[in-house]
Amino acid sequence: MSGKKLEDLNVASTETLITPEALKSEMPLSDQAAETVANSRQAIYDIMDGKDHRLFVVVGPCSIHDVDAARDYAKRLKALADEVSDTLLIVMRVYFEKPRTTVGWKGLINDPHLNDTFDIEQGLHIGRRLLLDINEMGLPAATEALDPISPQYLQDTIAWSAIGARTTESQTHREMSSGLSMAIGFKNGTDGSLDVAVNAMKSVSHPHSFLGIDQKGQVAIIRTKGNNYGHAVLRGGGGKPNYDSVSVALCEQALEKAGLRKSIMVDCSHANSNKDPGIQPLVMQDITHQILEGNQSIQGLMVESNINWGNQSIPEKLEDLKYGVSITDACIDWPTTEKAIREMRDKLKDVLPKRTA
Ligand SMILES: O=C[C@H](O)[C@H](O)COP(=O)(O)O
Ligand SMILES: C=C(OP(=O)(O)O)C(=O)O
Repeated sequence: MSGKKLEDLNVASTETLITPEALKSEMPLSDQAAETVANSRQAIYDIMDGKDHRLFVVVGPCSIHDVDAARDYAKRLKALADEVSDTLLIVMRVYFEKPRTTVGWKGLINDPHLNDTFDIEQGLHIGRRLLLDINEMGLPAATEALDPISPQYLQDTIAWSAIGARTTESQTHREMSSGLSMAIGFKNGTDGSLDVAVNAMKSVSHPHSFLGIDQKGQVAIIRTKGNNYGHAVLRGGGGKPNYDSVSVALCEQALEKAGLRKSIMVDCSHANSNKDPGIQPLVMQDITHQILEGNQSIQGLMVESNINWGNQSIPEKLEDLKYGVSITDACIDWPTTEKAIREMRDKLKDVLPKRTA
């Protein structure tokens, strides 16, 4: 046997993490929170199956970095969700894992103290606590499933998941999605390509066997049954939006040709707003108009919204962070969010019930 070290040459250290089972026994899901998760997952399935006439709207911060501000946001959103619930099923964006184009802060789980200490164990605790609290308020939560291990710690709290534009083509993410317990939206690629989302939907509807961890943290072969509630998310790309009626019709055609359900979500942010938050309400108005004109396939919407407008860089002194302002993509503020959601509800309340009548 050679004495030459040939592995872990670029690994600085490893640390054993709490197991999913132990985290859940420290922080169990209450009956009330479990009911929120189960009912909202079913409501999203019903929307996708055409049994519930509403649109589901995933709205909230681009990323969560301050859990007090997130709770403040959730309280406001819960009141709005109740007000519009006859027409819109509101789900809060509770995004803890951020895919980066190159480098940058990767979210609350990865670096909860925002200072490159990467206290992932603490990140999982803080994240799970917040998700439990939001669900206990009766507000469902949505997240991006980026890390293939973290769903074992958190997926029991999630009503809807996204696979992001940078990972829709990844086999690892497709395998994971085939076993997740909720509807999953696949973003089109960052270059605007729809094929990757269509192929992802085909892939996840099949069973897969792959490497993962079980609830005891033991490396395991995960064998999945397949997830029939994959859908496309149009987020624009390649410098162009794709929420317009022609792009939506082309997406419908591609889904039909692939033998997939014609379930489309429009992400009003990202390349659909050229990352300018002020454009998001215009996209919402356009989608409302398309539905008034007879569109049947748009079933969901995504909006990046926070308490206050815009975004900020992480300051050197964390006490200089502005309250309720995104530290990733720019968001619309709360008054704009309320106005845009209320307008959408008022315009669609008599029309949506006729879609599935
Ligand atoms: O939604 C957030 C961002 O668009 C995504 O995480 C990529 O961010 P970046 O291009 O700033 O790294
Ligand atoms: C990263 C995101 O989006 P996308 O994958 O579309 O860039 C997001 O929704 O936070």
